[in-house]
Amino acid sequence: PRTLLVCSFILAAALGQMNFTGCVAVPLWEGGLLGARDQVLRVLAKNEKQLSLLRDLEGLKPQKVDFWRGPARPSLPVDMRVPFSELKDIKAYLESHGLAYSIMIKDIQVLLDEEREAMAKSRRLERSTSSFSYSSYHTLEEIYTWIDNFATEHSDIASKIRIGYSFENRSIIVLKFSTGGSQRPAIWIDTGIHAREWITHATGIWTARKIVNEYGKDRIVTNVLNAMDIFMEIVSNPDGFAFTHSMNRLWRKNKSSRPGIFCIGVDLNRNWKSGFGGNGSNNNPCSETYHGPSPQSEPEVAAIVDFITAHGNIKALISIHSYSQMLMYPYGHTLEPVSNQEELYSLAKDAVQALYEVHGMEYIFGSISTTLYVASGITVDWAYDSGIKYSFSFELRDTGHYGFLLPAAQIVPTAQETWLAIQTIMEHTLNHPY
Ligand SMILES: CC(C)C[C@H](C(=O)O)[C@H](C)S
Ligand SMILES: [Zn+2]
Ligand SMILES: [Zn+2]
Repeated sequence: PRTLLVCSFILAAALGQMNFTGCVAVPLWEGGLLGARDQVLRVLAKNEKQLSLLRDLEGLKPQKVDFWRGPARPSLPVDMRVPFSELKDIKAYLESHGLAYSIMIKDIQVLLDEEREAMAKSRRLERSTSSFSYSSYHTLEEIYTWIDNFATEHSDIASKIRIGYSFENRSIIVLKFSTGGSQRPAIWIDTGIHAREWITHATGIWTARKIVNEYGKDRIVTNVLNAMDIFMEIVSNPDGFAFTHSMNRLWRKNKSSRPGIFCIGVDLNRNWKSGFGGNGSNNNPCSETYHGPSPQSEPEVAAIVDFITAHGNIKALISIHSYSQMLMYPYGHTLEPVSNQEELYSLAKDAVQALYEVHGMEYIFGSISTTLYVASGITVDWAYDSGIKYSFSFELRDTGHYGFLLPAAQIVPTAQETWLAIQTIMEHTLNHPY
C-alpha cells in the first residue's frame, strides 16, 4: 500500500493536479485512456448493521473510501469515491456483506477533464471580453479579483471586510451589503466551508450580484436592505479551495497541520463549540470529519465566531453546502428539537416550496439529526446556541448523479432556485424581529 501511496503522490507532484488514476503510469496527454479510474459507488444499506459496516471504512490510511454522502439512515443512499487501487477490495467487501451497490460515476477523471476543459474555455472568453462569467467555476484568485471589482463597482451598497487569515495565511474576506445605519440587525450567509462543494461558491457569487441588482426593484430585497445588513463569506475555506484547484479536486477540509499528526486538515463543519467532539464527528485526523484538537482551533472558524460575536446583532445564519438537495435546521448534535422547531419547520417548508416552483427541484427538509445524520460541532448548532434563532444549512444540487462535480451549466439554475429559498428566510427574519 505504501508504494501505491508514494506512487500517487509522485504522480500528483509530477503532474500537478492529482490524477485520479491509480498508480498505472498513464500518460496524461493520452487523456489517461489506459487503466481504471476512481469510481463513485452508491450503496443502499438496508439497516443499521450495514451502515456501521460502511462507517468502518472511514478514516483509514491509505484512504479506502471517501464518503461523498456519508452513512445516514437506511433509506438514504451512501455515495463513496473509491480510489482506483481499492476498487477490487471494496467491491469484494460490499459483496461479502450483502451490501447492494451501483456505480454512480464510473470514471471521475472524465468529469474532471470536462470540468477543467470548460473552465479553460470560459477563461479564454472572459479574457477576450474582459467580463466575468456567472455560469462558470473559478479559481480562488479569480474570485478574490471578482470580489474587489464587485465592491468597487457597487460601492454604494457593498463593501469588503477582511475578518482574518487562514492557516496558510490567505485573507478571509466577507462582503457587506448595507444601505446605511449602523449595527443594524443582519443576516449572515456563508458558502464554501467545504472546499470541494464548488457549486456553493458559484451560487454565492451569483447571489451577491442578485442582491445589488434587485435592491430598489424587488420588494423583499429592498425591504430587507432598508432595515438590515447582509454579510456574505463566499470562500470560507480558502486554503482548501485553492487545493481543490491545484492538487485534489475532492478535498473537503482546511489545510491545517500539527506536529506529529500525519494527516492534514480539519473539517470546518465539526470545529464549532456546540456539541464539539460528539457523535457525528471524528477524532481521527485522517477522517474527513475530523473535528480538530479543540473548538474553534481552526482560524477559519475562529474568524467567523469572532466576527459574529463582535457584531452581536446577527438575526439569521445560512450556511450553504452541497450536495443532496436538503434544507435543514438545528440541531445536528442531538435529536432534541430546538425550542422554535415548529417555526423553523414551516419556514423551511415555505422556502423549499418557493425553490421547487423555479425549476421543479425537490428538496427534503427538517432538523439535521433527523433528516440526515447526527453531526457534532457544526456551524448552525453554534449559531443557534449563540441566539441566532433562524439558522439553516442548505445542501444544494444534485442528489447524486454528478455530486460535487456538478456541471457548470447547472450553476445559474441552482442559484436561481436557491435565491427564492434565501429570500423566504430573509423575509421571515425581517417580519419576525427579536
Ligand atoms: C449540517 C451538516 C450535516 C451538513 C453536511 C456535513 O457537514 O456533513 C454538509 C452538507 S457536507
Ligand atoms: Zn459540506
Ligand atoms: Zn456535503
